[in-house]
Amino acid sequence: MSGSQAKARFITFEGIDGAGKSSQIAAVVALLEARGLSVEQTREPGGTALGERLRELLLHEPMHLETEAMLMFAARREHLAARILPSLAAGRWVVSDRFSDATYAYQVGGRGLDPAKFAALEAWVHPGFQPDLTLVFDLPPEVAAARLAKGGAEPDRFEREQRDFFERVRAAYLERARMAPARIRVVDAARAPESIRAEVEAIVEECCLR
Ligand SMILES: Nc1ncnc2c1ncn2[C@@H]1O[C@H](COP(=O)(O)OP(=O)(O)OP(=O)(O)O)[C@@H](O)[C@H]1O
Ligand SMILES: Cc1cn([C@H]2C[C@H](O)[C@@H](COP(=O)(O)O)O2)c(=O)[nH]c1=O
Repeated sequence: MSGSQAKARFITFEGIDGAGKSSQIAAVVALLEARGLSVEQTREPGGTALGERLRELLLHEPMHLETEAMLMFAARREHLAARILPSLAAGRWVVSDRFSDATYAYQVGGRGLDPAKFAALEAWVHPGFQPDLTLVFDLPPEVAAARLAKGGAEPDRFEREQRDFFERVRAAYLERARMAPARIRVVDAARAPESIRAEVEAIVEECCLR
């Protein structure tokens, strides 16, 4: 299908910290642009000037679990209003590093937020709206931690969490994928980058470009 014919889609990438989303996101953006499509690459928390300020707080300031969940959704509300929805309406594809599945995985799974409170926030902020495709990068937390340690960057508040936290986050992502199998595709992210890239491109092709 040529770029001008394809309806603009919203594609999200998810996974525990260090799963290897970043370079694969760049590859998908390049694939879409090579097809003549206009693409917005963005991230959560963040994606807008206000969202990036909230990101600084979320990644570095200690806070109550429910404050954390509500700030994630506050940043998301702004992101949807100022960027995601206008882009899609204008025919621009949106590729985001994380969206609400991350709140389910990290705040509900990792931290123990009441799932009913998550569902209420999700229904308030984006009723009936979900990504067209979500790729969950799945791998053992010890493999992800080793990758991050090798990178050498100063860890943020989430990256400093222990292995059992990331085991719960991982399990919550897999649970969420079982709840929405048509939207969420689980990718084995413990493999070499080229092999992951080939699978990711095939999934995007099948989902959104035929
Ligand atoms: N398939 C891979 N095999 C080995 N190392 C990888 C692979 N993919 C990425 N890496 C390396 O792992 C580190 C983390 O990768 P990356 O930043 O892409 O992860 P991420 O999912 O975006 O992480 P975060 O959510 O913490 O931002 C980087 O140093 C990257 O070079
Ligand atoms: C959207 C969202 C994010 N998080 C966490 C997950 C990561 O640890 C950080 C974001 O950092 P990244 O390098 O961009 O992956 O925020 C979260 O806990 N809940 C969320 O909804």
